[in-house]
Amino acid sequence: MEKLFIFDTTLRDGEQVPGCQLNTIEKIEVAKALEELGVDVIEAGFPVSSPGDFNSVVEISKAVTWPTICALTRAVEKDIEVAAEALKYAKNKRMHTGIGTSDLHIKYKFNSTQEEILNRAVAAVSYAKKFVEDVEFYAEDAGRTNNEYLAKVVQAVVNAGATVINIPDTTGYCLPTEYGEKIKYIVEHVDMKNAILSTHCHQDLGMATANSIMGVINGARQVEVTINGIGERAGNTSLEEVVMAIKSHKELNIETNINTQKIYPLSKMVSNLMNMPIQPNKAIVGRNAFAHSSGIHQDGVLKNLSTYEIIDPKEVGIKDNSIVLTARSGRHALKSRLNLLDIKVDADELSQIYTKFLELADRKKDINDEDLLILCGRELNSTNRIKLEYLQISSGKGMKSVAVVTLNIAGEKFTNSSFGNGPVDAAIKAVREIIKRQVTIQEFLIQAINKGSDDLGKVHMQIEYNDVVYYGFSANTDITTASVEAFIDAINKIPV
Ligand SMILES: CC(=O)SCCNC(=O)CCNC(=O)[C@H](O)C(C)(C)COP(=O)(O)OP(=O)(O)OC[C@H]1O[C@@H](n2cnc3c(N)ncnc32)[C@H](O)[C@@H]1OP(=O)(O)O
Ligand SMILES: CC(C)C(=O)C(=O)O
Repeated sequence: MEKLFIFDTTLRDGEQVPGCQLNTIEKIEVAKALEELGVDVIEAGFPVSSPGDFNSVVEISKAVTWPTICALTRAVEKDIEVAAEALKYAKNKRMHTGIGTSDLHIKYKFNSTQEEILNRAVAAVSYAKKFVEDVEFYAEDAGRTNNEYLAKVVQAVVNAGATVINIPDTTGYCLPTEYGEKIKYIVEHVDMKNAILSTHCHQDLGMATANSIMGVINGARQVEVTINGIGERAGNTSLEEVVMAIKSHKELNIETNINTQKIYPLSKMVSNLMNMPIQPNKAIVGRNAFAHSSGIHQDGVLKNLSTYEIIDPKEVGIKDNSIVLTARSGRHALKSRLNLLDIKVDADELSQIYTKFLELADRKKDINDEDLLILCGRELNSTNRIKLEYLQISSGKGMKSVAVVTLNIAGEKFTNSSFGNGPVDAAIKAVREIIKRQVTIQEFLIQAINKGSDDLGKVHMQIEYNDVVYYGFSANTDITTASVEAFIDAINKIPV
């Protein structure tokens, strides 16, 4: 097996996303998690860009032990000097310098010529080599750079001592075949000495993962990726997609150092810290990536997981696949869930329950265990029936939020009040003090269903209790009510 190096740029390209900026402590938290995940290189920032970014590179260098810490620069001496200073404490360090090589960049960004740009590229690599041994060169907009000129630049920077050559499809323009041929062209026309080629693909046309894999198939031995695919504009190649594609296709004879079971927890961490929700259908880490909601699929999965699952969710750190009961579910899935609830039914009873189930599912979309128990006419376990009866909130600018909550638990009423840093926090705290279970909220997503200030707020909540994950959902025009109900919906699923 040949090794594919994983270069993570969540903290540099990922952090360029508006609203995703992290403070130094948060960046250290992500960097340490990336180290545990097993990435080979962490691009920690662009030190010349601000004192905060400089400081983050310094602190990440101190905190991380074995992955190489990389700092980005332009082909500018000052950038290189500042990056060298920021990398002072890194045990393994790399400088990532480069310049735009496409005609568009040469003409409009630099008002320059191919020859002058080639000289600046070589000068930058030579200057960076004075400070660090490991110098990566990026040919920005290589995706739209003429292959002949690109190969000439690559040869020149390899001769100047570059150890890794990054071929970015900066604008996400290339087709997979085109990008693969570009990498092949360089492999065939450049004496790479000991240097390796790297991919850095963007998602503007949704082809970042395909392009990266084509790069690898054609000879690249490093991929630049981010957790959840975050990054400039439509994003970068996502780490989880490339790693799992490589792992799933053993015939490629390529391996990475990634401990894939850490993927999902890290994806959640990045999403939470960066306030960047993961789209539910995101490959590998989306809420629905391993959820089966239609009857034919559910039937297949219940008979044998491999009918509709190419990856065991546990391999990426997801505790189990989930069968979501919806109006698209069939009798097999319904019966399986009833069995789990210890409800045994014969074929006639199943048909009757199924008819009622479909009526409810058309109205309610997501059918939970409590709904099923009601459909089956079963008495619910008394401590498992928590309902929100009353919620009063005082909140606004310049005042502390306070919530008064009344819960009905198996017919008995409990009232409590609490302060919080906002209305949702106050209300959830008030509920927590009543129910007293030590649950952690792992995901909390509020989305408007349509448009307008009168819209319904849809809330998905994921909580963990005793190492098991439970999902809650609610929708309401009052988002605080929806949030509390989603929390309670999840708690109601915890077996008593
Ligand atoms: C494709 C990528 O993702 S590259 C990384 C993008 N990340 C960032 O830009 C974030 C950090 N950037 C910054 O903080 C700032 O833009 C800085 C500190 C780098 C530069 O700030 P300023 O000096 O004010 O320049 P400004 O950003 O306005 O313009 C960029 C300048 O760099 C030049 N430049 C751009 N890329 C390169 C490069 N790779 N090598 C050399 N010069 C470059 C531009 O031509 C322009 O120069 P000019 O002033 O002679 O026209
Ligand atoms: C700086 C380079 C590697 C980059 O981010 C890009 O070209 O997209």
